[in-house]
Amino acid sequence: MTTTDKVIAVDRMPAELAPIIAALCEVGRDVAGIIAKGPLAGALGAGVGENLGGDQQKALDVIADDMFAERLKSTGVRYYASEEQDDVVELNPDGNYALAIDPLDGSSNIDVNVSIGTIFAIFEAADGADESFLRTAREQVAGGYIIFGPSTALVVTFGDGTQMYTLDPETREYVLTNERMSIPETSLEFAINASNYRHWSKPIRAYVDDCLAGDTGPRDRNYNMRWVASLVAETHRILTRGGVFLYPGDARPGYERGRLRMIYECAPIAFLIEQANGKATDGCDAILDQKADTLHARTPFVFGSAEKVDRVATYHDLPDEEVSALFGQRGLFRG
Ligand SMILES: O=P(O)(O)OC[C@H]1O[C@](O)(COP(=O)(O)O)[C@@H](O)[C@@H]1O
Ligand SMILES: [Mg+2]
Ligand SMILES: [Mg+2]
Repeated sequence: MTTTDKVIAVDRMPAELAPIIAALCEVGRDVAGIIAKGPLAGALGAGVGENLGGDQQKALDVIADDMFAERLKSTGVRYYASEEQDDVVELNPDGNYALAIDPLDGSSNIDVNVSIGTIFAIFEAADGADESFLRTAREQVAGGYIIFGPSTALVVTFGDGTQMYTLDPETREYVLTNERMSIPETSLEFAINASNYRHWSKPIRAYVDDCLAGDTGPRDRNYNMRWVASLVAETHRILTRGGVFLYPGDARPGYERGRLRMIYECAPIAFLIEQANGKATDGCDAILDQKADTLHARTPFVFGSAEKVDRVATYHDLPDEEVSALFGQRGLFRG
């Protein structure tokens, strides 16, 4: 049995990618161990700098980035693009793959013992570093995340369904626990950071107004709202029990295209969601049909149950009088 076999059963993934996934799983296991120690591991949530995107870097952001980059050097990853580094780094000049990573997603939750994660997208390496990543998101050969929560799990797709592997803390192996995830259609949950309400566009306000109006509004049923502020945790909930997530663009300076990054956040999550029968858009158009024009480019992001994501898009098509109307007068969706 090779080291790779001990980390994760490899029979379900393309052979060339298996060593990369095994490396991600190994580091994920180590990062999970650090997170589980909480304050015993030091000040993991302490601010240590700022990344190119203007986000504050926490100690664990940098630790996780260093660990992934170091371990991936001995795999087929040629180009490594990280949220925590301004430019692409060449890891293995002989490698055939390009890997983009958000080493630690949900950094604001490090100190409060709430689920966080690592998100990754893998492409075949192109001729140059930037060219390997600035391409249509549908060209990913794998996308996934590792969630560090009450349990640690890898959720991954290679384009044939979305699989979940759960880390068994006793054997230290990732065990297949869901071979084909499918987003339930029936959830009545939506997720959005409602503190930004006043900055949203009219269609987003109208959509949320109608959810909030519950059975007194045009949707005629009551909804529940969730906001963890960890994209990985929100994705895991939606893959498990349905719902919709929105991080739209808004009127705050720098947030015209929302907050989330196309290449290492939205593209891989969109791949997982589509492979689990859901949809992922920028509010209107599929994320997987788009490409970033810079490494750290942002995009508005809406994903979840297909019917809910489609509904968000219809609000963008409504005439201005309709989206501006109080929900009581908004006629198109009643009944
Ligand atoms: O604090 P806000 O604006 O609600 O943003 C929360 C979002 O920001 C993120 O934390 C951004 O990711 P990072 O923690 O990797 O920077 C997402 O996980 C989450 O969905
Ligand atoms: Mg993130
Ligand atoms: Mg991050």
